[in-house]
Amino acid sequence: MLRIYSNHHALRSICRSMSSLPKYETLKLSQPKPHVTLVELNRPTKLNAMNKELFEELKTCFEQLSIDKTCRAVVLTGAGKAFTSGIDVKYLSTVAIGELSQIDDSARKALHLRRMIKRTQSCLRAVDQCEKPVIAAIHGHCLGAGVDLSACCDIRYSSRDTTFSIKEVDMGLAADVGTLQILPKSITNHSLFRELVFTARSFDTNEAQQIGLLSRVFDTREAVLDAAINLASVIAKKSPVAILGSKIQLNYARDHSSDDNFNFVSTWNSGMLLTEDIIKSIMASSVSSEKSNKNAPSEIEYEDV
Ligand SMILES: CCC/C=C/C=C/C(=O)SCCNC(=O)CCNC(=O)[C@H](O)C(C)(C)COP(=O)(O)OP(=O)(O)OC[C@H]1O[C@@H](n2cnc3c(N)ncnc32)[C@H](O)[C@@H]1OP(=O)(O)O
Repeated sequence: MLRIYSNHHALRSICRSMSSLPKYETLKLSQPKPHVTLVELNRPTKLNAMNKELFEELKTCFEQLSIDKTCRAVVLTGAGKAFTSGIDVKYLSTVAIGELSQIDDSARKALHLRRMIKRTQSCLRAVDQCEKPVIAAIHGHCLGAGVDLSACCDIRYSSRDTTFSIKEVDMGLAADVGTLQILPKSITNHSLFRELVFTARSFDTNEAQQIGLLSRVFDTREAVLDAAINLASVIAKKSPVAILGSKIQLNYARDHSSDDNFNFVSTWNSGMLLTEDIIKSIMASSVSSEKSNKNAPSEIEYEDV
């Protein structure tokens, strides 16, 4: 039976946000709309610089949101003046100077670093691999590992004031946790992208849009956050089976050949087309086409996944 989204349902979701959302030291979670989780990087006095704890909490948080049945879309933002100023330089020097200096053998030093890089990659990839769409709401600064983090998001919105930099070359390293691994498959202007990578220079939202990093730019931080939350809410009202399947297909297609993609979707959809969501969606479309405003489909209460 087709049920219209009830106030009772919305109230239940909001109540949940006040009581049972997980608590973190460096992240803050809230639920601004039903089925939408807002994740804020929460080290505002350090411009949300990413230390070991923040990386680890991102992994825990996004792995949890991926299987949280009540969450259907996520907005990722930064508390305070910036999205993030990148890796915490004190953490980087703790690894580079502190931990490595305790190890004598070069091979063991290399293995230690390799494990640390792979672990950090897995923390940011938890965002990419989260089964729910993640929208980055960027403002202020988005530097170094901040660009890697935004690369792991599905959609990027920004306020006009943001300064970006793929800063790794100026730290003496090649970016290794997302920017150079994911973005080359989605950006649209490789010449400008390579210029930004090789020079590490700052760039603004105009150039970020030129390379295809951003889909929309807003005048203020409030506007970008509002727009991201509203977009997440639109997504959260769609069939969760269709949205989850679409994200998994998009990520798979990014990483595989066309033959593999067609093969994968036929197997995936042979199970997923059995969903009751299809009947509900068709019924809602026919109800809305009978109404005068054909662009306003009824809101359907889909079961959580
Ligand atoms: C395997 C993993 C490999 C990953 C590699 C990743 C590489 C990168 O991320 S490279 C980018 C690293 N980030 C930076 O180099 C940025 C450093 N910060 C700045 O240049 C300035 O803070 C900035 C221009 C962003 C803003 O300047 P503003 O004057 O507006 O603010 P500040 O007074 O400088 O900052 C306020 C406090 O925040 C602390 N802080 C800012 N960014 C970082 C950071 N990245 N790491 C550690 N701490 C940071 C800053 O020290 C101030 O703290 P306090 O002095 O205690 O008030």
